[in-house]
Amino acid sequence: MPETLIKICGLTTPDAVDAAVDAGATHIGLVHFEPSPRHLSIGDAAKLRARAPAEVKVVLLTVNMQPQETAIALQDVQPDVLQLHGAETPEWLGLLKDKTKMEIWKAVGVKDRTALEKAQRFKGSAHRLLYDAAQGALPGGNGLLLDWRLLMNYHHTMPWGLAGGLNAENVADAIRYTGAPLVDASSGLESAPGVKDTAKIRAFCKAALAAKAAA
Ligand SMILES: O=C(O)c1ccccc1NCC(=O)[C@H](O)[C@H](O)COP(=O)(O)O
Repeated sequence: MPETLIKICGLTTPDAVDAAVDAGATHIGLVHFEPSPRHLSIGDAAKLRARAPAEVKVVLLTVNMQPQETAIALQDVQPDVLQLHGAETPEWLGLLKDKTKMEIWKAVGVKDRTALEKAQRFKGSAHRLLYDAAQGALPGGNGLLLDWRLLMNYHHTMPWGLAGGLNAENVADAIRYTGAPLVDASSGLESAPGVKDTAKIRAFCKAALAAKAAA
């Protein structure tokens, strides 16, 4: 049985990175988007990146970032994965995939079956789709659930992950209902916007790992 991939997103401190790594996260997310309470400068993202052990993949999140700025961010942070959360096109993703040779993920807001079908246009240009809630004040990290029923019995033709409002209390159900190979959580693991709670990180990872073991 393949392992459950666990991404803990929006980490901003060394303690939170250490907690995620110790708890069994396979991916940690660093947000570079100024309006977000989880925003990190490129310099701070690079410092946290350096803290992650080689077996944990570092995901840099950006939103509609310009090519030159993207090149600088990738050079300085050296992430394993670039997660794009805006209106980036399949063409742009394809270019990034070819030029950088790194993993490229596209986050898509899913509000109905049409949105799910439309997301498939990234096949070939993204390595993974991350399905997230469609509404909210920010492009991500809003703590809102998407309708899991849309993903039940859906025939996935590319690697994917589930995000949106996940926490330690609901992640087992999320895995059971959708069969998600990767679960991603951010605001549900916080004590205040942008402030990760290490106990919630540990509880989330424990619940996700237990759900997979029971499957
Ligand atoms: O987390 C943010 O603040 C954020 C800002 C801008 C773009 C993306 C952002 N987060 C992306 C993520 O991958 C989150 O983990 C995902 O949206 C789930 O968030 P949540 O519903 O809070 O668990």
